[in-house]
Amino acid sequence: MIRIGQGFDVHQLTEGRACIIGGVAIPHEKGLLGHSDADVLLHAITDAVLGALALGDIGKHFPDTDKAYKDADSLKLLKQVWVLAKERGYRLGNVDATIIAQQPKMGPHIPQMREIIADALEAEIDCVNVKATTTEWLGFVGREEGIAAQAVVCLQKNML
Ligand SMILES: Nc1ccn([C@@H]2O[C@H](COP(=O)(O)O)[C@@H](O)[C@H]2O)c(=O)n1
Ligand SMILES: C[C@@]1(CO)OP(=O)(O)OP(=O)(O)OC[C@H]1O
Repeated sequence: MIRIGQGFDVHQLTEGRACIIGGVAIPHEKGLLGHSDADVLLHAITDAVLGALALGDIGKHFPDTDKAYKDADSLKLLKQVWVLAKERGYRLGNVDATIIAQQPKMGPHIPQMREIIADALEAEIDCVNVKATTTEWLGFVGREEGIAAQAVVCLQKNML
């Protein structure tokens, strides 16, 4: 059996915050604003896993009104959601994700992001693809006001 999910997230870029994307702290003059660590890529992947499981979204499981998730490590949130997939008998088929950012350059950090995501989803690294694109200076991404990410996840399980 195969289930597909998709996720999309946006966080504002602001001074005085860390720029954590895909579990990697990226050196940059601005960082991402959020209730949690605002890891826009891991949030999109978390939503894609939840979507494949028909279990709602990240805000339903980890409300931004709950102090427990203030400055939360988004990798821990993804790992908690992955437990829900495993409990239902799923393993990762593959994940494909795109970071939409004018700056900073993601390319040098993508190998480490893939390792972190593959570890969280207990999969081989060749099941995890991360891409990046600018918006050619257009829109809020192009003005460097925010960063977006989208992800598609395929989950698989063997049926008797
Ligand atoms: N934040 C980003 C954006 C893009 N890249 C890499 O640059 C390539 C060209 O981007 P365009 O938006 O001009 O198509 C893209 O394919 C990525 O490899 C990046 O590393 N970081
Ligand atoms: C992760 C949560 C919880 O800390 O907060 P944010 O960092 O604001 O992120 P968002 O993408 O709005 O998702 C849901 C939230 O409930």
